[in-house]
Amino acid sequence: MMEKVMRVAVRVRPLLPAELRQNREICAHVEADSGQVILAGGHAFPCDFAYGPTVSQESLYCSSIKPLVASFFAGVDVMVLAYGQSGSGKTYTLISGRHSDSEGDRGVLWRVCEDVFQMTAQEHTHLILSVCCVALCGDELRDLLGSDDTQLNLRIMEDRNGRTGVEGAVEIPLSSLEDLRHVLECVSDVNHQRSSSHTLFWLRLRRRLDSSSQDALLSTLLLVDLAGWERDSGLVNAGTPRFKRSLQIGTELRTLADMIQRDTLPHATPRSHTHPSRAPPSRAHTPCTPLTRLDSGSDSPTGHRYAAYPSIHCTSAHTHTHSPLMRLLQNSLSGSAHTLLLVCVSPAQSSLTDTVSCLMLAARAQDKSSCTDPRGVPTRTHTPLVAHTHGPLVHHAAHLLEDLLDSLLTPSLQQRLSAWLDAYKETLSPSQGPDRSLCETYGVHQSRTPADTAGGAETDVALTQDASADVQSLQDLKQHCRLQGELLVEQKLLADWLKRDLRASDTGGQRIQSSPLTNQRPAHLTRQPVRCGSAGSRKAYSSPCDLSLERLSATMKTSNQLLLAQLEEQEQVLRLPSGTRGRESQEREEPEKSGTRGRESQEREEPEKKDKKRTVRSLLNRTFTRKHATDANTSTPDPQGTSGLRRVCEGQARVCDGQSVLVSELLMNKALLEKRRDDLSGRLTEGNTHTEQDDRALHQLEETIEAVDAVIGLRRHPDQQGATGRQLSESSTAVGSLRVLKELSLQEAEALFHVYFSKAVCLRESCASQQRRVCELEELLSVEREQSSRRLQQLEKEVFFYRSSSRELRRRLKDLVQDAPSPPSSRASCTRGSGDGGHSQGGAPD
Ligand SMILES: Nc1ncnc2c1ncn2[C@@H]1O[C@H](COP(=O)(O)OP(=O)(O)OP(=O)(O)O)[C@@H](O)[C@H]1O
Repeated sequence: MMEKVMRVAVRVRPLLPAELRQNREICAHVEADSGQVILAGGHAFPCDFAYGPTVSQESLYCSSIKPLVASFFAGVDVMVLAYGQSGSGKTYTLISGRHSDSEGDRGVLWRVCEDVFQMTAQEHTHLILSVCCVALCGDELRDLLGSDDTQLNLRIMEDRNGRTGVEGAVEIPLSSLEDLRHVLECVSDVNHQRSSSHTLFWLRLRRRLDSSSQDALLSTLLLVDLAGWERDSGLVNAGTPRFKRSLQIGTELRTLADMIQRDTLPHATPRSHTHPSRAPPSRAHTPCTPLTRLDSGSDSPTGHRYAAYPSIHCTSAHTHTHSPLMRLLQNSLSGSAHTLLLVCVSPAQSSLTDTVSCLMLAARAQDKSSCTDPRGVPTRTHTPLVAHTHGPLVHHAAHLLEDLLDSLLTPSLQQRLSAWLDAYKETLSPSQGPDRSLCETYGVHQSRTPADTAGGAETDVALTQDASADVQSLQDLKQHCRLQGELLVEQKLLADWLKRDLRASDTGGQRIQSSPLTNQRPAHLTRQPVRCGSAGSRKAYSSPCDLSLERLSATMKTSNQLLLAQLEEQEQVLRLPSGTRGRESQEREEPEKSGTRGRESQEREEPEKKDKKRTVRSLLNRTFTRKHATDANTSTPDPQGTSGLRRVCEGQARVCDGQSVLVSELLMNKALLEKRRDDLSGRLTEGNTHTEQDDRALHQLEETIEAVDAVIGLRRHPDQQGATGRQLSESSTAVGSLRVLKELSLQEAEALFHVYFSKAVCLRESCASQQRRVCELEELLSVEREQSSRRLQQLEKEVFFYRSSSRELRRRLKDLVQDAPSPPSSRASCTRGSGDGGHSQGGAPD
């Protein structure tokens, strides 16, 4: 006969008044006697007992708990494990009834005690029922029936058989339901943190075998009201004790769920019963641990206190986990107790995810539930399968085949079967589990157990950290790409420069006369190609799409430097005009390079012509740099130092006489001379002292400029040369002069040119000195005028002052005369006079 060790019951509570007010939709219901819970999507979850919202406490008790109580009474350990979301009805189902007198609301504990008392009365056996209640919050055990000073002195201990118990907890004997009422009231008063702690009730039934024997513990019924995970755990502030406890509950429930689902608990050694005749047929017996009466003090309501598991018998037996909850449940979950997994769920649509998770756990536990054979060996149960998906079918088939392995099969069949099972186990991963479709349908993460929901905040924290790490790595990647883009743009610019240089070298090494707007690589920039990093090939982008502001400004600065360098270069190297300058400079500066071509051309020319040309070239092909100009400006102008200019003029004259000179080059030359003249003029203007040499150099420059100007005019308008000649030839004096000039040799013409040049310079000097004298006189005149005007103004002021003073004096004199007392005769005459019309007054002199 097969007997199931773990059964699964699912209870769907009704909507609460608050939920009804909010018009919450219902997502789960139970069809009567169907043995399954059906979700709104149509999925059915089979279980041993399915209770809908209308099922009463009594009905639930009678169908699923009462049989266990019978086992308990018969000496079998029993556990009822209430599992579910917070507010799903666990406490209501197990313990309710303590607050109301309504019989219908009384929970499992009350009804168990009621039944036990009834059975005791029926059998007329002396049985002792006691209760022990402990709350577990994290690692902290709290005795809910002890006094304040003993509440926390609890320890989980194990006896030699590996059975765990709580040492130091107060155990209250129950002789009536009234005792139980007191106990429940006591627990209710003490257990303020009911929702965040696991509450465990141990009902112990002991039977005194005879009057002489000691008490013997027969069986234990453990009611576990697990802490529920909060529905709004995500709203709990991180770091608060409530948040930490929420995480802890999640971890604990996850471990418990794993144990239930994976069936990994080691099976405890079957306990031998002290009375073989009373032992259930399916169980082995172990010596019962006697209860030891410690005292009869007043710690408990009934005055008795027991230690369930004396420490002297404790051993360090194996524990597969260090969690206090797991250690306390270890005995029951290991298969030595008859267990009912009571899964409580809410029907509200808002709790659908948690409900699905709970139902999946219930389905797995149902699937994994084992039974014991008559020999006490746990085996798989043959639960009628109500499959709702293909996954569970395969899953169940695997279990069936596993059981078949033990039966009488041929070796080859056994081999094939075990190979298939191995392959199946290999492919069985969380993502391929039978509930995958359900998870997808209801949006439940596959690896998310109900406990995971409780630890949702923990998961959220981890997900947030992952997300922030991902964001960070993405930003790093973006930054890297941006830098790569900038590097590519930089390389493209460099490649352009290199291309331009290459083109220049291809066109015979000619200097590139690039426009000022073109980017030319400055000398300080390296010509070495930039390595493109380790990447073999890179995609080059034509536009700097992703340049940063700093990079853009750097690029602009680089272009700016390029332009400046180009301008500087152009300004620095100024050459005097020469139609053959390039070739000559090649011959002079790079004799090896000019090579054969230069030598051949030299051989073709006649020696005298060669000498003449060389002389002319040596005069014309002078390169004036800024340094030279500076030297000319800073050093004292030497009459000999103007020989260069003079030679230029001579060269220009020769040019006019037949050499081909570009007007542009003449203009450049003229510009250079003007610049030098302006510099010198400016320096002389600023300086305090003028020397004659300075003035002379200035005049020479001006004369030279005029000469160059005349040459330019002749080059631009060759026909004017003839006109000028004709004008000169029209003058009788000029005819002779021209003839004489034409007959002059080169040296004589040069000497004559020197004389005229010096004379022109002297004329300029005298002209300039005259002008200076005129200026000085003008200055003196203006000063005199200014002084005179100032003197005049002063005189005018004085005249004005004298006039005003005079007027004032006359006015005072008149007043004095009028106020002075007149002599009688004169007064009479005055009286008469006044009668006459005041003649005398009007005749008074001013
Ligand atoms: N079957 C039911 N019929 C009527 N009311 C119920 C039922 N189940 C639960 N309730 C009510 O739901 C509310 C929450 O129930 P309960 O306190 O038992 O939840 P819980 O799962 O124990 O919560 P927690 O884990 O936070 O302790 C209570 O007011 C209870 O009366």
